[in-house]
Amino acid sequence: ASIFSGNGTENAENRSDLFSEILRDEAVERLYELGKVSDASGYLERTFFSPASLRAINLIRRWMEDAGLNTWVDQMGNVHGQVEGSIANAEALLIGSHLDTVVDAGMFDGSLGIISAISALKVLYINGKLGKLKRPVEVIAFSDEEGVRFQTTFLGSASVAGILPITAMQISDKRGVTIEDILKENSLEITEGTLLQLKYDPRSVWGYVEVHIEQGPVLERIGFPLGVVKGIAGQTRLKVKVRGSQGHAGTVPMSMRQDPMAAAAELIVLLESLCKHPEEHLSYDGHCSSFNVKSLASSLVCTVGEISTWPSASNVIPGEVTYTVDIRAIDDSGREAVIYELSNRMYQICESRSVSCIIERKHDAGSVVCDPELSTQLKSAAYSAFKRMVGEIHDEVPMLMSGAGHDAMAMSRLTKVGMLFVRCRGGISHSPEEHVLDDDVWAAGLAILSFLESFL
Ligand SMILES: NC(=O)NC(NC(N)=O)C(=O)[O-]
Ligand SMILES: [Mn+2]
Ligand SMILES: [Mn+2]
Repeated sequence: ASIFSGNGTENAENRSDLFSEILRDEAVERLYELGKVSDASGYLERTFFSPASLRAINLIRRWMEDAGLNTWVDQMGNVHGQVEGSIANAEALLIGSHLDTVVDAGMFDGSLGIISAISALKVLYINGKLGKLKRPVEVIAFSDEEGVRFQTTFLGSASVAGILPITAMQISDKRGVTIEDILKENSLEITEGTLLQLKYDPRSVWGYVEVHIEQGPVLERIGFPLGVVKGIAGQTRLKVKVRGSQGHAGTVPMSMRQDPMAAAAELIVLLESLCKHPEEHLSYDGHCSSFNVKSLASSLVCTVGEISTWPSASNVIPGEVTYTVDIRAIDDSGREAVIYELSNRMYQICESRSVSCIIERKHDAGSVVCDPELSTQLKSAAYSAFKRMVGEIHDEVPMLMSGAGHDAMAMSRLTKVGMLFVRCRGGISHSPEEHVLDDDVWAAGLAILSFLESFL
């Protein structure tokens, strides 16, 4: 039987210890409000330091203050809301997610983790318990997890984790605007010194927890509103530029063309076939011994999400085609083997077509295993949320892998990490169809509240 399919909680409604007004009604209102803060009219888009992101920063900061937290915004645009612990110098619990979005995004990806953490702390605040937390608790709304504008991701969380190199400031977007330029526009400047100030000392951090929509179909299929994340797939982002010889669509004979568009089409179909059937492509020349191709195939995914061409006119054979590649797998050596094989085959194809091919590695994040002990604590927090809402439950809280990336990947370089997944309709995400049931938002808030209560 699926829990909270929307009708199992009517008797829970009026139980005052479930704080439905804050953890569900107000949290859902805030999700819709934040979901309207967009750089575009007609769809949701919020990118690094964009005007909408600046409005989102102020809105989230107000909500943090409404929960009794001390707030500040750091030089990389991360919003912090913190409460001191009753034990001086105790290591801090960090709870976070991201305030930026993809293009034409759903309103829950990132925002749910921020809003439900703030709501859980607000319940403690209203009940006079905030000051009784033994250790400091800090909510962080990270400024750039998706990496939509600069293709490098985790700019916010990487700066807190201390793994953002100063060279990142020179990364430019499609219009040649660098991260340094954007920060300057906001009268901010990042130097080695400021990066050192942004970095948290691992000795002052107890752990990092992130609540996030599953962005997959598992929880809905098994009928659970919450699950605990075992690990997060590694990811690589490439930028491929194919250059040929620009010409007249009507006069260049097919046999004499060096057409980068047709070449790109062949390269993209090759990528798909390699990721669908890696066992058919990966040569067993010893490179592959360190991983199992079968297990690789079960988690290997690849996507070409962006493509552009120059000069992009219907009667001109393009001179250049540029596209992005996103490759993910649970197994890092498997992902590397795929990239190795792919690159070799790409150069061969371009050679045979007399076009040139430049493959730029824009982003790499190794796979992450969540801390087992922290995951067990999150499991019991989810369990107690279910019990409070619908009484006894007889199944285990599910554990599952994440194909999506998360700020927890960057934060795992600073401290132990754990993640709680929230069921989303049809597993749909990175789409305006993304949706979470109000009662599942409630369950997420209650689970965080239960988790926080273990620090009282
Ligand atoms: N939760 C996410 O949607 N993360 C996204 N962003 C990164 N950096 O992975 C992604 O593409 O999976
Ligand atoms: Mn996302
Ligand atoms: Mn996300």
